[in-house]
Amino acid sequence: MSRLVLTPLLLAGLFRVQRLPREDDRGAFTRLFCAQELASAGWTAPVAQINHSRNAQRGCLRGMHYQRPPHAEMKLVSCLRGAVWDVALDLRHGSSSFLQWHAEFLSADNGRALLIPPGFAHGFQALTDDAELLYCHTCAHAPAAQAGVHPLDPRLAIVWPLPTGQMSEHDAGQAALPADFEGLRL
Ligand SMILES: Cc1cn([C@H]2C[C@H](O)[C@@H](COP(=O)(O)OP(=O)(O)O[C@H]3O[C@H](C)C(=O)[C@H](O)[C@H]3O)O2)c(=O)[nH]c1=O
Repeated sequence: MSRLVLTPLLLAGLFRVQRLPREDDRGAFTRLFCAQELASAGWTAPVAQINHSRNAQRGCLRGMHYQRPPHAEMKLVSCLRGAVWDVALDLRHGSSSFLQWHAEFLSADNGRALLIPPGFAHGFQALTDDAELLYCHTCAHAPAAQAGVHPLDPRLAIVWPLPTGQMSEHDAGQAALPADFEGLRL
């Protein structure tokens, strides 16, 4: 039976999720989400929203986005086409890894996904043209609770593999993290 293999990462609560397809001469059947298997990684809420991101050009940079409490959410980010450099940034108040980030190479070929707990900002850079992501969220989109951090903020020193390509005006115009930012109280 197709299943998901979870690997805890250095930033507490962050997991790599490895999809194990079941292949045969017709093709493959792959599990993308399983509440029972993901419960051990803290996914205990129903899926509130599933989103699809299509990125036409290699180098496109989206993020770093999060929803403020009480709309802070868990996300499962899966790459279904092409490849992306996927980054999760710890913004949790009091976290031993506060302002640290983790990057994961997600691709349709490697079948990896990133499970991101509440209190993290998320962003990615497309490493191929036509890179597509599927997002599962535990909270619905709450525009009034949307917040972000500039993906090129020197204080965060996030490493992006490619020169910066397309960015939304919103993302490009995001302010640097305030010096007195104490983190998200969840
Ligand atoms: C997130 C979201 C957006 N929208 C609307 C709002 C805009 O009119 C349009 C594009 O939104 P945005 O430019 O915020 O899309 P991205 O830049 O891809 O943002 C996403 O990518 C980053 C990396 C993430 O981690 C978030 O899941 C999400 O913020 O879709 C919706 O209707 N529902 C939604 O859930």
